Amino acid sequence: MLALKGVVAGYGGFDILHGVDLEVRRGEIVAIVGPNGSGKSTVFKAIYGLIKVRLGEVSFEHQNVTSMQPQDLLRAGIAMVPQLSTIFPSMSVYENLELGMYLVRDKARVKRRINEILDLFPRLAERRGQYAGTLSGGERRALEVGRSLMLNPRMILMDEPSVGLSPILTKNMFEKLRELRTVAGITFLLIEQNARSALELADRGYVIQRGVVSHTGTGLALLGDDEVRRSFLGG
Ligand SMILES: Nc1ncnc2c1ncn2[C@@H]1O[C@H](COP(=O)(O)OP(=O)(O)OP(=O)(O)O)[C@@H](O)[C@H]1O
Repeated sequence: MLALKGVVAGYGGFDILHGVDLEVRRGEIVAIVGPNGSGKSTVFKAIYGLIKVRLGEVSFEHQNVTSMQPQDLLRAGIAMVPQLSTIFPSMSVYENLELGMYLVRDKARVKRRINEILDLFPRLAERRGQYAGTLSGGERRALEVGRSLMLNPRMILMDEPSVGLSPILTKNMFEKLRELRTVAGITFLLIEQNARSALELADRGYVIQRGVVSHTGTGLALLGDDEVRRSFLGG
């Protein structure tokens, strides 16, 4: 569904990614893990047209989308949930969801879609009129995922689903992503600090070190790999 081939990219003429190869198949949950500063977020920025891909190619559903603008990628069916919160705290849950479809003028369609999203997130449905700034960390993250679903993406890039969440909320969030894969057919590419949980959740994983893929395999295989365990999972 998504493929990176030999992607070289970085900042201000300085390469951070030195030829990244990665693929995500339809219906998969794929996790990118690796040490701080290894280039995980830079991979997302390269996919999402936020930095220029200097060499190599990004393709989505067999279409070359290298360095395509974010709004065009969104139209093509890929949404991104960034690491930093993008929720508008002084707007309600409902209004935040509306913003996920601000380009669509058909109010009835927007309302229908919001109701579909609220069916997927019962906790948000109960809080639809509440200011988003008063939501708990887990509810806020759920709202960001819900909003990214507004335009019916087929794939979501999610930068650290667990950021700021306790272990139990992280588990709930991961369960939600699995559910979305099953009920809405969403394919996920995730970045996670929490490598062990991410590899337990994911079908497959990629370990990125110093801007290249050092290991790849099923989540289970990576969890069982001695070197990966020593380097990232605390032995
Ligand atoms: N806008 C930028 N300008 C210059 N250098 C940058 C910029 N953004 C990131 N970098 C550098 O690129 C390298 C990779 O950063 P990146 O954010 O991709 O790592 P990461 O693996 O996502 O790290 P973390 O796990 O800490 O979030 C780092 O050395 C970082 O300092």
